[in-house]
Amino acid sequence: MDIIIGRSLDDLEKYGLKGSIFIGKEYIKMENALSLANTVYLDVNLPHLILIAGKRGQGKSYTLASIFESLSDLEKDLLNNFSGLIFDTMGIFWTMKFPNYRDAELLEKWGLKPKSIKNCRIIVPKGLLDEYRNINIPIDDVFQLNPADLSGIEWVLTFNLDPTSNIALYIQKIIKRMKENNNGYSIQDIISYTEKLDIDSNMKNAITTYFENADSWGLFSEKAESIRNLTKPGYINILDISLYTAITGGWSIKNLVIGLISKKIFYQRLIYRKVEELEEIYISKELGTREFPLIWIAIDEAHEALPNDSITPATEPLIQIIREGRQPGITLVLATQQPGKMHTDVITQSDIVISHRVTAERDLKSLNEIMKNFTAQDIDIYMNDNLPKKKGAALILDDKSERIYPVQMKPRVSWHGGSDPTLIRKRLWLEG
Ligand SMILES: Nc1ncnc2c1ncn2[C@@H]1O[C@H](COP(=O)(O)OP(=O)(O)OP(=O)(O)O)[C@@H](O)[C@H]1O
Repeated sequence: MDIIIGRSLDDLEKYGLKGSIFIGKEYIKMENALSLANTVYLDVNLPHLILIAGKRGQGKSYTLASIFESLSDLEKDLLNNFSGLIFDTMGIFWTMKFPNYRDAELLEKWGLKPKSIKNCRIIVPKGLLDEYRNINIPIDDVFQLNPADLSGIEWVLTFNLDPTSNIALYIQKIIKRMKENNNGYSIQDIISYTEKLDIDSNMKNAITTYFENADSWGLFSEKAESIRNLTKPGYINILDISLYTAITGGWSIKNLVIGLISKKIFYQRLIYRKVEELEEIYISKELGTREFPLIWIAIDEAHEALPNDSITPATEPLIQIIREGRQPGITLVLATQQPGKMHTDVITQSDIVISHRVTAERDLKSLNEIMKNFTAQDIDIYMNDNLPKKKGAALILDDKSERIYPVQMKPRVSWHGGSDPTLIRKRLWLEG
């Protein structure tokens, strides 16, 4: 029997398999042997909060990409109303553009074929375009952020400053004045304004240095376009921000990008949800393509954006989506090696958890927190009993059915960009 994770029995009767994607196969135990049986699908009709956990190398980036591959293959009428946005903090998802010849044999066993994902777009920060071109990855578009969209506190968090320090208080005051006195402004405008202030010269230098640094990130322009460019319907939009890893405070910059864009998406969807509801009320109106698509946002290494012991520029926008994103129709897929480090809201609010193997005490503890809603057994004991020690094997905890499913996640049809580099360089898959 087919399993659809995240779908109620009512919806199963109404829609059958429509609006679901293939994600794997269930393990069943017979006479102490594990074998693959039922096909496992994931509901994509409703918004969800999905947590993908697993220690290094167990397959969480692979699973995340595999889910988005299946999303890219939705039927046309659903695809036109959908947009995927992956914040690629590690620079590993651009390989979706290439077929996974490496796993051709495995794919064949699953009735699948290596395939490139035609409807995915790689988008990079405009100011880093040359750097990305130098490493030869295929690029479809560029993006920028508008400095006037940032609040004082967002700048402070991005610069990793203590919000109660003198410099942080000055920066917040400056941004407040900039907003009061201007419709839009560039980073250079912030610097010019600061230079004219009658304040201690050391403080002035420190502030202008922070903003000069920000200007060098190639991220900001007062002419930045709207986020529509990042939420193209029918596409998996991959925002590669991995090159910030090389800059000091790189995670703060990445988190700023995640936070600002997520916030904008949330407000756009709130507005368009009202438009859609009006369309649904007036039965004379045709329910065509949405003006702004339903969005699936994915973040790998999500404990960096949403940690449980500090605030980042992404914290507030992501918490808002976690708590209120259902209504405007935003799904969040968060992958992490360290669920024990994630903000507790993720642990308490996730309606679907895909857990590959974890071993660290703290991570087991937070997953057990979720497990206790399903069974009295500990997650590691349950895993040892019901899952083989194989990459891509995971327990799926489904809040809708209140059940746990041991699953082998499907292999990827497009090339996996996050695999470990080996010292022996050989295309073993060509040697048959
Ligand atoms: N469902 C799967 N089917 C087949 N192989 C898989 C599957 N999932 C993962 N693998 C294999 O496991 C390897 C590691 O997966 P992946 O890179 O996603 O690990 P990870 O948990 O994200 O690790 P890291 O934390 O280091 O990023 C992949 O290169 C792939 O070979």
